[in-house]
Amino acid sequence: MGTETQPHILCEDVVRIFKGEGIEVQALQGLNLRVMPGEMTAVVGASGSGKSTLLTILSGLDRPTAGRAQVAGVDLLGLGRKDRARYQRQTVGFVWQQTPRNLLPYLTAAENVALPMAISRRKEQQTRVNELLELAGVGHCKDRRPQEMSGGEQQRVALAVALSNSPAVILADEPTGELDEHTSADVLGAMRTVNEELGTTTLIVTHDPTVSEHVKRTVQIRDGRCSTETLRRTGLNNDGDEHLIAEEFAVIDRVGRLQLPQDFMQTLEMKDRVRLGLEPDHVRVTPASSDASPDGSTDALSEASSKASSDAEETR
Ligand SMILES: Nc1ncnc2c1ncn2[C@@H]1O[C@H](COP(=O)(O)OP(=O)(O)OP(=O)(O)O)[C@@H](O)[C@H]1O
Repeated sequence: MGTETQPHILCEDVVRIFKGEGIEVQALQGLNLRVMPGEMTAVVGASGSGKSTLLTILSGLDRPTAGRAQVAGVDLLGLGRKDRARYQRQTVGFVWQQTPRNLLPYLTAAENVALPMAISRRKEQQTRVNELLELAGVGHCKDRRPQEMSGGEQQRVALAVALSNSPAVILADEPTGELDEHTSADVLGAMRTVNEELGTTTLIVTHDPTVSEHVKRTVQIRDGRCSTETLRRTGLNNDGDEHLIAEEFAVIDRVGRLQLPQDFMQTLEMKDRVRLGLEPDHVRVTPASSDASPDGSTDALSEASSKASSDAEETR
């Protein structure tokens, strides 16, 4: 298989448990995620769902308790100190929520972008610095220091800095967390331009609901796992006009586990166990308390499932 078909971000059954003072928090509970090269994906989820934990692992600052995590072919579990520094300098670029974490206050925008290239002993290329600032829409800020720029401009310069060593992947943690809606749209728009022009794989962790207007794929984390995904594409309506189609999917992992939405479970009072039935083109999930008798004798549901197993037998 060629490397181009490999995901740029691969998480398989990633678990992260924090232990302290007699309590154990399972921040990630077997999270699975694949992001292909060139994709721009947002990870959203309620507070405490595990978004930051995931990003900290992907950025090489923390290790999973169990599972597999790879970025651009780099195995994050087996990274030594030297390799980790190289990974953080060359393989991934970061945009953090807090500007001081992104930019040095006493350097101009151009100097901030040039710095990672200099540290990597990459020949400093003034043209590249200018190109990246232009691409991020902040060419006019080139000679300004962070305090002479707006919050949105600072984040767009941070994006140019993140790109300076041509990383395979950009990881952004709440990049619009401290911005108003209009400025957020500018920053997300710049991230989309970069993704389209340079093809850099981009993962944005955010609370920002407007992110959905800028990405084709949104992954929702719930209780430390990817639970649903929304994919967006443009389609044509009956009049031939283009419109946006958004479809929500439940995420199913390699061994067939999926999370049912909480509201479905509450509405149908599903808990502890459910009945599954294989239909020709779908799987039926019914509350254990419905229809069928508990001994699973001759009712419609057990007939359907025994038919499903005999169908499965035939195809073996
Ligand atoms: N270092 C830590 N020690 C103990 N528990 C932690 C630690 N880091 C995170 N947690 C716990 O892990 C869970 C997931 O936290 P995480 O910060 O990843 O969530 P989040 O989705 O990023 O939340 P938010 O959107 O509020 O930042 C939470 O219950 C949190 O309290």
